[in-house]
Order: sequence, then C-alpha cells, then structure tokens
Amino acid sequence: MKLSFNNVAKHFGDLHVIEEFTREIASGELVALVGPSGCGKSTLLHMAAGLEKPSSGSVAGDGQTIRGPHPERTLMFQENALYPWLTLQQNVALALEFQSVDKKKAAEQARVWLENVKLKGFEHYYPHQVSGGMRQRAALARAFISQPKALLLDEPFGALDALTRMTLQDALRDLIRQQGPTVVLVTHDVDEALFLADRIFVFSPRPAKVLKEFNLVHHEKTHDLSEFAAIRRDILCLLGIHAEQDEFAKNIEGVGV
Ligand SMILES: Nc1ncnc2c1ncn2[C@@H]1O[C@H](COP(=O)(O)OP(=O)(O)OP(=O)(O)O)[C@@H](O)[C@H]1O
Repeated sequence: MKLSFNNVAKHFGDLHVIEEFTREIASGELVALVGPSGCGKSTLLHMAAGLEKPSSGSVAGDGQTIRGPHPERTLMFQENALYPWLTLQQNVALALEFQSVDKKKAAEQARVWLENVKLKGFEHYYPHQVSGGMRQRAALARAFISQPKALLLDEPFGALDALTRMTLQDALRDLIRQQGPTVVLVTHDVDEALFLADRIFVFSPRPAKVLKEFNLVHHEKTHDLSEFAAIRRDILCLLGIHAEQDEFAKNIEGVGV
C-alpha cells in the first residue's frame, strides 16, 4: 500500500504538533521516524492508522483518503498489547475473529503464525507466563496474521533488552521480506532504524518537521552498522547528541573505520 501524507498539519487545541508534512511512502517500503520525545511521531502513525484526523491536509492509502481504522492497516505498540486473560493463541486468533473469520479456522491460523515466530509449544501459555521477548513475538504474529498492507509500528521493541531486541528485529525483518507490507516504524533506537529502514526521516522538536531524510535502500541489512557510522553520527547530531558522548562512535573510531 502506498501511503501519502499531503500537507498534513496537526494541532491538539493550542498545541501545534505537526507543522507541515508531505511525503509518499512507496508500497513495500520501510520508513523509520526518528525524533525527540513528544515531537509528534506517534501522532503521524495514528493518522495513518485512521485513529486521528489531520487538522489540515490529508493522509491516503493507495490514493484513498484514510477516514478511520481498517484491518489492512495494522498498528502495533510497545509491550503490554496482548490481552492478559487470553492465551497467546487466543490473542493471535482474535485478529482474525475481529474480521469474522470462523473461530476454528482462526485458531488453526494462529497456531501456524505462532510457529512462524518460534513460539511452537507456547500456544496455551498466558502472556504473564512468557518473557517480554516472547510476548512481542506473539504480538508480531498477531500483527501479521491478517496480512496487512501497511504495518504501523510504534516503538515495538522499546521495552526489551538490547539482545532480545536484536533477535526480534531479525524476526521482523524476515516477516517483512516474506510478506512485503509497507512499514512505518517509530523508534528512539537509531541503530534499529539503520538496521531495518529503507529511509529514515529525522524530525525536529515540536512542531515536527523533517530536518533530514536518509536513504539506505541500497545497503545490506546486518547488525554490523560500521558502514553507517557517518550517517549514524549525522542523525545523533541532528538529535542534539554529540558523537563524543556515544560509545558506538568511539569504538568505530578505535578500529580506524
Ligand atoms: N489525543 C491527544 N490529545 C491531546 N494531545 C495529544 C494527543 N495525542 C498526542 N498529543 C500530544 O501531542 C504531542 C506529540 O505526541 P506524540 O505521542 O505524537 O509524540 P512522539 O514523538 O511519538 O513522542 P514519544 O517519542 O515520546 O513517544 C505530545 O505533546 C502529546 O501530549
């Protein structure tokens, strides 16, 4: 699904959140939104999800103005998005049941998707009985089961430790390669953006506008981000973080890259 933001501005009462945002996100593209806390990244995502309306301008999916939520545009949040009173399988199946898929068929599909995200054997566990990483794997299965055309990810791995986050990023990258949805990813993790994104938009503080855009589409996706050192430094600098405070940059310099 092609997502088009046309002259989008947003304010909540007197609070001016989005200044003017015009961008197209191509079908199958993954764009990461990076910027200071509270600048309006989630608000842009909510507008693409149809949960918020622009104050002016419009957001369209494949040329159709987005006026409300639709299963073809799925939003996934940070932790705690699963219903605690349902098992992992029931949580995943629910996404299909909401679309009036027969309960038995939904359960079968949920089992397949839990296996896809390496949760075979945990179908009947409740969210509190598994780790945070496993909960987010189940949340990924629930996001992908209805094969959305657009996946809107709001800090999906923000609550996980660095190692678990990397394994989840790998799982997400593989699912994206298989399914090919358009993805908009809000993240505070510059490395996550560098690893996953085709393009990165770096936003200013509120009212948000794009300070700079980075195109990474021709780069191989590995967790070795050394070839991105210059871009990484540039992004951190735009966010007001100086390279000398940053351990990664020091290490890269240390090995003469
Ligand atoms: N429904 C709402 N009603 C009123 N104000 C809102 C609403 N949604 C967001 N805001 C305000 O808009 C501003 C931008 O919020 P938003 O969540 O989009 O920022 P963000 O960049 O995603 O922040 P963070 O990175 O901290 O999650 C904030 O000041 C927030 O309080």
